[in-house]
Amino acid sequence: MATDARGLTTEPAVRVRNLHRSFTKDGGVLNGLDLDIAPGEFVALIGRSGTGKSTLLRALAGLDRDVAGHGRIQVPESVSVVFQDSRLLPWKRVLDNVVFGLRGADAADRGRKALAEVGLAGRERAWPYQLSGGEQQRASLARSLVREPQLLLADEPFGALDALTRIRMHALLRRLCETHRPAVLLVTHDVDEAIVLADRVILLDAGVVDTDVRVELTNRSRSDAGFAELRSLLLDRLGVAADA
Ligand SMILES: Nc1ncnc2c1ncn2[C@@H]1O[C@H](COP(=O)(O)OP(=O)(O)OP(=O)(O)O)[C@@H](O)[C@H]1O
Repeated sequence: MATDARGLTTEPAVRVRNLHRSFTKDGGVLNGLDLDIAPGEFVALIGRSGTGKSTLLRALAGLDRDVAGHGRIQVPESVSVVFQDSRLLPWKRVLDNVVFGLRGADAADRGRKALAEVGLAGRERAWPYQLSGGEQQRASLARSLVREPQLLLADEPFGALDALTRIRMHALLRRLCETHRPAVLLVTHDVDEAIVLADRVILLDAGVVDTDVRVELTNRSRSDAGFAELRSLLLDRLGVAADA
C-alpha cells in the first residue's frame, strides 16, 4: 500500500497488477508485473534494452489497446506523456502547440504562464523549428504541465540532448514536479539521471520488477558517497561494473 510523506496510507495514483504483454508466441515482454506509484511520487524506471520499459509506459498511457485483459491497470483521469522527440506540431506556433485542445477563455494565459515556467517567455510566437532541441523539450513539458496531469509519463525525454542541456533539464523537471506534484514515471537509460531525479528507482528485468529502491539522499550530487553507493548497486543489478 502506498504512503504519503507523513507515512499515511493513500490510494496509489498508479496501480498495476499481474500485467502480461507479449508480441510473439515465444515469450512475454511483461511477465506478471506489479507496480504502485503514490500521488506525487517520482519513479524512475531503468533496465537493460528490451526489458519492457517502453511497453509498460505505453500501456499506462493508453497507447497500447491490445494490453486490455492481460492484467489490471489503474491510472488517474489526467495523464500526460513526454517522449524523446518533442512531437510539437510543426505548423503551429509554440503557444498554439502548448494550448492545443485546451478549453476555456483563459487557455492562452495558462499557456503563457506554462511557457514562462519552463523558461520560454517571449518565444510564444516562434515556430517549433526555430527552437533548439532543449527548448523544444521545454515546450513539450509546458504542453504537458499546462494540463495539470495527475500522472506524467516520460520516455527518455532528455535522451537526445547534450550533457549540459540534460543537467539543466534535470533541474527544471525537479522544480516543475515540486510545484505541480504529479506522480511521475520516467523511463531512462541513465542511472545517474534516475538517482538525481527520482524518489524511487525501479529496475525492470525480463518484464518484472527486479529491484525497487527508495532514493533517500539529502545530497543528490554525483560526488556524494551515498550517490556512488546507490549507483554501484544499480549498475551491478544491470550487469555493468561501476568503474567500466
Ligand atoms: N509493437 C510491438 N510489436 C512487436 N514487438 C514489440 C512491440 N513493442 C515492443 N516490442 C518488443 O518488445 C520488447 C521490449 O520493448 P520495449 O521497447 O518495451 O523495451 P525497452 O526496455 O523500452 O527497451 P529500450 O531500453 O531499448 O528502449 C522488444 O523486444 C521489442 O522489440
